[in-house]
Amino acid sequence: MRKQIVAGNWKMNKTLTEAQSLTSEIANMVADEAPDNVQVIIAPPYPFIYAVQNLIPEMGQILLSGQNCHSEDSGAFTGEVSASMLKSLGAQYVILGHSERREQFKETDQELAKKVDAALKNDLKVIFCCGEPLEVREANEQNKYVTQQLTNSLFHLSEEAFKNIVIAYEPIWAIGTGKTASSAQAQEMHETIREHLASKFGKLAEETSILYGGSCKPDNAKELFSQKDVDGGLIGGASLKSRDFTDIIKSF
Ligand SMILES: O=C(CO)COP(=O)(O)O
Repeated sequence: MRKQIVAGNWKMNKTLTEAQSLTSEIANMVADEAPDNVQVIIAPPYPFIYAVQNLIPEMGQILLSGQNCHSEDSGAFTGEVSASMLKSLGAQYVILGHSERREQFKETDQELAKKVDAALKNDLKVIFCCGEPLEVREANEQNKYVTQQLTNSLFHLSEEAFKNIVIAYEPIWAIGTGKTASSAQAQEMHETIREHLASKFGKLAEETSILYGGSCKPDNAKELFSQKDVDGGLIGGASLKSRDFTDIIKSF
């Protein structure tokens, strides 16, 4: 049985006190309302990870994630944060390869492969993002584009290492735009991703959680999550509101 996951990517939002309030609200709502079998993950900005850690219950239904990390453990990289630092703050996951990192910070597939290695070496699980821009979708080249991203950054891993990878498919044209991929478009791509992963990692692909991201909201989550190969969501805007985020968690 694949793990069902709803992860909230807070991006560069909130002050410390706002982050603490949001975490407490989510913790209370999840305790009261969320189905036990859904793994909830929140990814606050780096400076808040440690401060919100003691606001989530120890049972582990809510886990913490970084939004990025550097590929080196330490050194002269002003402004950067390493996987070992995230681990020491209490994070269990890190998001890598988000399209905002790829586009704005020019992260390449090759660099992401190194970041994946750094995260796994430090016992972090990885939420690895992939997804095509609008012009690629319009040219109907999305399957080739996304599978190539996966090959380039993940196919060097051993099967043992790959067990720690969660995939997030985030079509760039759907992120923060209010445009969602239709459930059929999401299912088609998730199936393509799973088949591609199976070509390298065999049966493990059946165990890999593949999340959908891109304008996932309370009113479309149920339809998206009901698709055979959609195992949850990576949520941006709606993860900043405890009510919306919890309603998405309840959509399985
Ligand atoms: O980028 C996303 C999550 O990582 C999706 O963002 P939105 O849910 O705001 O579209």
